[in-house]
Amino acid sequence: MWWRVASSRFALTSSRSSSVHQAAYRLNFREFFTTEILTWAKDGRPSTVKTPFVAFVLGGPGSGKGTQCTKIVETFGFTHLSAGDLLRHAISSNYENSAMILDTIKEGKIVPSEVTVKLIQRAIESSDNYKFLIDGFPRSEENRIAFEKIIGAEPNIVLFFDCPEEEMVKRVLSRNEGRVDDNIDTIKKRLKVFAALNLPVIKHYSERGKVHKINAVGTVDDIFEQVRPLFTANEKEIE
Ligand SMILES: Nc1ncnc2c1ncn2[C@@H]1O[C@H](COP(=O)(O)OP(=O)(O)O)[C@@H](O)[C@H]1O
Ligand SMILES: Nc1ccn([C@H]2C[C@H](O)[C@@H](COP(=O)(O)OP(=O)(O)O)O2)c(=O)n1
Ligand SMILES: [Mg+2]
Repeated sequence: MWWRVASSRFALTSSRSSSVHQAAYRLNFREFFTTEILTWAKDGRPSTVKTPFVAFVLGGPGSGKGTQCTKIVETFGFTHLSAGDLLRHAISSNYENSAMILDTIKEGKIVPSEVTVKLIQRAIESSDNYKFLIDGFPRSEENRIAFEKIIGAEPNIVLFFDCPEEEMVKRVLSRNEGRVDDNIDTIKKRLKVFAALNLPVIKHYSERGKVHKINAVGTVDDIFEQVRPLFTANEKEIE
């Protein structure tokens, strides 16, 4: 796996009574993702538990990523980090680069990776959870490489919601969330960008045996019945 055993420095500075989460907070971000966390059981013996669990959630625009993430959160207690939501929040809160982010989203293009990874990094750092759904990311090889470089981690699993283009277009055009990119011109561009930039990422993780392809056509509940076993199968690793 991608984490290392905790350093003795950390072991010595940890309080026996601290919870795993508190212990994790004393590590810096990269250490949190590259370190197996050492804590103490009630009998005073050291034990290693609760390493972060990361699922990347991929699929074309309108394939149902966000909808299924909501169900995974309700059922399995993950923290949902949508890259698109983080970028939209950055725009509405006038975060640095907000004009550039807005233009890029309107154009259906991909925001530079350092901006998006920074937002994801902050969201993870401010969460007290250790299991994360990262939705709509990585959307390009550049995104993927930046995440691995900055965060120092690989996903445990990758979900790929496979949906025909006509269905994705239909869903996006009736999404009704007031998004600047939910129009026919932008969706056409986004579908091209998805094929050119995101499919290679899916191929990359596929070759590493991490991708779970889900047929994204059907009712929300039917689709979730394909998703559920992926998390129950990993329950030991997650918990
Ligand atoms: N299985 C489904 N069948 C029909 N519509 C769906 C389904 N899943 C999601 N939707 C709807 O399609 C739109 C896009 O879904 P969303 O979860 O936002 O997709 P994504 O995050 O992949 O763009 C939303 O309006 C959502 O309510
Ligand atoms: N990794 C990412 C994710 C989203 N973006 C930008 C570009 C995308 O077209 C928009 C919207 O992404 P979002 O994941 O919310 O879109 P969908 O839910 O797939 O419709 O945000 C990005 O630049 N980089
Ligand atoms: Mg979404």
